[in-house]
Amino acid sequence: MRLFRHLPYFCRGEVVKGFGRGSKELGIPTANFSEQVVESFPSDMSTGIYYGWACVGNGDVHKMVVSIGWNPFYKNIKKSVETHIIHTFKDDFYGEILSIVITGYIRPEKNFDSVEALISAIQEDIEEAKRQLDLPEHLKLKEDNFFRLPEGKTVNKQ
Ligand SMILES: Cc1cc2nc3c(=O)[nH]c(=O)nc-3n(C[C@H](O)[C@H](O)[C@H](O)COP(=O)(O)O)c2cc1C
Ligand SMILES: Nc1ncnc2c1ncn2[C@@H]1O[C@H](COP(=O)(O)OP(=O)(O)O)[C@@H](O)[C@H]1O
Ligand SMILES: [Mg+2]
Repeated sequence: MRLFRHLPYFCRGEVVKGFGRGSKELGIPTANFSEQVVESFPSDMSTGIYYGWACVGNGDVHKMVVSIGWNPFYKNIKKSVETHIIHTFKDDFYGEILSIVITGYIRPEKNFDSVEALISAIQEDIEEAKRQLDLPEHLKLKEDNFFRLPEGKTVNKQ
């Protein structure tokens, strides 16, 4: 069995509130999907840190990193799927529809000795994602028709 046979993975859903730690404690906001969307992920898809493309509503498609799992540093009880879009937005976009395609895997989730160590790991993930997404096999997904489907249509396709 191929380990990452679920990739590329397409997913679309509403942005909901998380614990408010991303921006406040880490300086790295993550748009969290609802529990229903999290549960729709294949149960045999490895948790960990991935990268790909994202767009909010009918907006532009940007590079992103996404964390799937239980955030061992914070010991979450519920699994989460959180996307950090590599773009500066003027405002929050809670309640909007986030569309993502996950194209590659970076590493498993880890625990860290300090918040600073978690932040530098995330910053390295962002740099890695930027490099990988410029490669043709990942870049081509940026133009996928998935990003041009009508907003509000919630689908998970593989
Ligand atoms: C690229 C990236 C990598 C992450 N890596 C880890 C990790 O290795 N361990 C961990 O506990 N949390 C990790 N996180 C998750 C953060 O802990 C999480 O985004 C933060 O707690 C914000 O949660 P909130 O959306 O509920 O506020 C990562 C997040 C991102 C975006
Ligand atoms: N570049 C970005 N990537 C992801 N979310 C962003 C970004 N810029 C602003 N946001 C907003 O910040 C929110 C996430 O911040 P965060 O501190 O993780 O809060 P929460 O715990 O509620 O998810 C997102 O839901 C979105 O509305
Ligand atoms: Mg978040």
